[in-house]
Amino acid sequence: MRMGVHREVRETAEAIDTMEIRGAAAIADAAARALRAQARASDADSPEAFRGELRAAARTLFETRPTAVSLPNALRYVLHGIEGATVAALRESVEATVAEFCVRLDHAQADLGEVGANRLRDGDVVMTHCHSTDALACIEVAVDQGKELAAIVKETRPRNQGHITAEELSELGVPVTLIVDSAARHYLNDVDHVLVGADSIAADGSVINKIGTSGLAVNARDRGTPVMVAAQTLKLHPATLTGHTVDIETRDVSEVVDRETRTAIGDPDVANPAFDVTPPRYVDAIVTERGQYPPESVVTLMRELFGEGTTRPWEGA
Ligand SMILES: O=P(O)(O)OC[C@H]1O[C@H](OP(=O)(O)O)[C@H](O)[C@@H]1O
Repeated sequence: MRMGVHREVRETAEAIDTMEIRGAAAIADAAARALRAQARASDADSPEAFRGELRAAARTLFETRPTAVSLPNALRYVLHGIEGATVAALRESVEATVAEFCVRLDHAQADLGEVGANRLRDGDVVMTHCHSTDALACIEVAVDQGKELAAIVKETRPRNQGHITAEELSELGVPVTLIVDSAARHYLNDVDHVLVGADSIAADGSVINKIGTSGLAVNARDRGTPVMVAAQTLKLHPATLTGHTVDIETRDVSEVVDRETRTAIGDPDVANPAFDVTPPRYVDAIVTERGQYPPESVVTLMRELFGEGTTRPWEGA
């Protein structure tokens, strides 16, 4: 009997779905490791059966959250990177490919941090939205370079990932002022950079990131505050090269208001989109491990990395 999708894959998918594992880079890392767990546990008796198991595992992981393209990009990297004529050779190839992927992920973030840190000067105040390890890497390198920074951190309703950012910046020794999301414009005059991450970058340079990013970027432009997006190339969305749009995840309304409160206030409709799209004209720079790009020229990098587009991760694998 075929083994099917391994328990660790299902648990990882569940953890991504419930956002116990969250953040585009962390999701990619967890998905690659889950494919490795599938490969390690496989009792497939033929290379085709082995590949079939990996494809099924990839689908299970893919179906969790739709917006962060790092997830399909990670799955594609592993599924299309493996080779071997026997199950044993394929299994070894998965080990090597996942190890290589995880190292590349770490290096990309570190290299991106160096680029982003060059944009930050001693004494700068940075405003953040949500929690992005790519964005924090820029601040960490700047702090290591001896620059003194301060941060205004938006709490980022409904899930308050700004609290994680506040904690991690405090650990870096960066003084933090935590604000409610609606106070952002009030503080923009005191801010030298808006610094955010990304879940996906589209071919036209649009940035798909946590809901509230686009309003923040528009306000920043109005105040003349530069907006910097820290996004390693794993966040480039290849399907947008061929006209596809990025799905915006809608999450459960219970994240916004609990049942009891909702009933008490007359049971209104509640909406909870998790991401929004910031048009390229509101973004000053996209900082990647390959250097910084004006959003309009990110498409050249995308073509270089992906050609004219890609299929879904398991197709042709
Ligand atoms: O890859 P890193 O930079 O860590 O995170 C990138 C983005 O992922 C997060 O989404 P969520 O919290 O998973 O919904 C935020 O939108 C953040 O900007």
